[in-house]
Amino acid sequence: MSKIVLAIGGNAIIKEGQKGTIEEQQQNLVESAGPVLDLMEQGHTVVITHGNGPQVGNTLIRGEMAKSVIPEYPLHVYGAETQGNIGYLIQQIFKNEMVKRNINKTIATVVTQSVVSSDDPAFQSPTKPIGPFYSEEDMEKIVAERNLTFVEDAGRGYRRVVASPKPVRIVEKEAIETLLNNGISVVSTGGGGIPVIENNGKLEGIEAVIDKDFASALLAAEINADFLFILTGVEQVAINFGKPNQENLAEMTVEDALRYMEEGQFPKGSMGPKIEAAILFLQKGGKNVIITSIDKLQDAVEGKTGTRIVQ
Ligand SMILES: Nc1ncnc2c1ncn2[C@@H]1O[C@H](COP(=O)(O)OP(=O)(O)O)[C@@H](O)[C@H]1O
Ligand SMILES: NC(=O)OP(=O)(O)O
Repeated sequence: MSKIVLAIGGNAIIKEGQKGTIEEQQQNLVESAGPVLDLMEQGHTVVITHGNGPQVGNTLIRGEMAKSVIPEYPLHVYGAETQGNIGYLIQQIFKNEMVKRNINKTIATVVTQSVVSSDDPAFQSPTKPIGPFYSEEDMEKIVAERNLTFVEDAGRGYRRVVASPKPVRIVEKEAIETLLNNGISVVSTGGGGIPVIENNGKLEGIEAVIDKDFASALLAAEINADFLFILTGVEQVAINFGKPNQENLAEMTVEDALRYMEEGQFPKGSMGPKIEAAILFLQKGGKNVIITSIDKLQDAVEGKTGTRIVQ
């Protein structure tokens, strides 16, 4: 049986066009639970990591709008809030589905910190899209009033961006491994982990949102996972994505991936980080990394679909 890390995109939990109500997120998670429970039923050890881009941006706005009555919190605390919030939804929905299917397993969320370097150049240039999508007109109104940075996000509208340093260490790695070794399925490293720096040996939260694909790759390598599945909105990675000559790829070497990246085939705010994360996993000794959609997970485990990135 295999140890499998499943990285679920934040945009799978709040889908395009949805506002992000709890009911919407619950429904999306019910849909995601089936294929993951299939793997648990087959005896695989499963770690679920998840994005938090939409949720952490919404939490930030909530804090900003309420600041005349209650204190605002730093972004890393909002990151922690989203781990608790999303972890709770996953635990409850998965447990309910397990009971229905007679799967006798426990699932638990680990609040996870990811160490980043305070010198990471990412602190000087924000790239991570968070929160809702805005029209160009609405975005321009906000920019005229406030010193915020936005980017166009993969043809879906404009989103606010924040710094996204690279994770270098998962603080709670031992806790995660202990749970896994005791047969408990784990939700961890949500939103890439809460960003912290080490200052004279002490951990301190820092204003950023880490890319969950990089953090998932790091976690997967650190716990010696057999498989890393990066689950997103497409069954396969493509070149010429969205164009009449789109070509879906079943396999891609690191060399090809780097060349396609140079050609601009994988945008920075969407597919780019997933490809880089896949490469990171392989560079750290990982063997199997596949990008696919959650509904195709079982087929991808059986090698029938998805895009496998290889050395
Ligand atoms: N070359 C490509 N091949 C496949 N999908 C691509 C490509 N370039 C951009 N995309 C888009 O990127 C999306 C994945 O990025 P995103 O939605 O930001 O990730 P997440 O699932 O982690 O929220 C895909 O669903 C697809 O719409
Ligand atoms: N933190 C993070 O990478 O979230 P998304 O997957 O939602 O962008």
